[in-house]
Amino acid sequence: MHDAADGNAEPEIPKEALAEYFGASYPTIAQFADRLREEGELRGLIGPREVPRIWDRHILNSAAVVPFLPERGLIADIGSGAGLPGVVVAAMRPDATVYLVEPMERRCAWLAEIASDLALSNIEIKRGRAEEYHGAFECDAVTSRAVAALDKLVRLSLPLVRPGGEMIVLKGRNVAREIEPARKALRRLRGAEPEIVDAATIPGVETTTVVRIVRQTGSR
Ligand SMILES: C[S@@+](CC[C@H](N)C(=O)[O-])C[C@H]1O[C@@H](n2cnc3c(N)ncnc32)[C@H](O)[C@@H]1O
Repeated sequence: MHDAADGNAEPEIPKEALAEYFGASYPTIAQFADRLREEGELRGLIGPREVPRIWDRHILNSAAVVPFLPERGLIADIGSGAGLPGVVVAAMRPDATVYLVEPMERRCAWLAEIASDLALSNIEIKRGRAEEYHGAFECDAVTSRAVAALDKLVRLSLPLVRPGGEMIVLKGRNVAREIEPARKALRRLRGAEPEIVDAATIPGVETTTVVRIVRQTGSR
């Protein structure tokens, strides 16, 4: 499917395949994709090269975290930016509450607009840096994508995860080399051994690396 000569065109993913994959959430997700395509570059949310690649590089890449998330409960997406993966998660997990944690005012305004226009009433926007919310709430799962190296992400995310919950990170293929530098923070914050998963979505669309780190219960 990735056969575009310049490597930057949208692979042709049949609408039917998308509709089948996303099920009931497809109309909402398609609206989100349209809004990102129409306004994303103008509003400084995505680069111009990303505009033709909204589905495979952004929406489906984000959707790869969803099978690892609980159906209900509290999920936080830190550094949501344009709403990736947070908005996709909220659409696909309608029975969960999804906090979008984002420090930039302009991005929070976009996220609020999208949540309202797409009638995603399970979204709550938390403006600020993740570390400002340490001690304020604990979630069943904390997601992130393109926010920081794993060491920093562990320090930002694990304090927001309840014991027994997990942080779930979308990463590049070379994430294994980020694990050693994160060991000290993992020990201090009771993070279990990271599990690296090759997560697939629609057949023919590139797989995504997902890192799962459970916050262990009890004291060390
Ligand atoms: C490169 S963007 C990625 C946005 C989105 N997750 C995506 O994949 O398109 C990184 C985002 O993380 C946010 N960010 C940076 N430091 C943060 C922190 N300490 N806590 C929460 N968000 C942070 C930035 O404002 C920015 O929106």
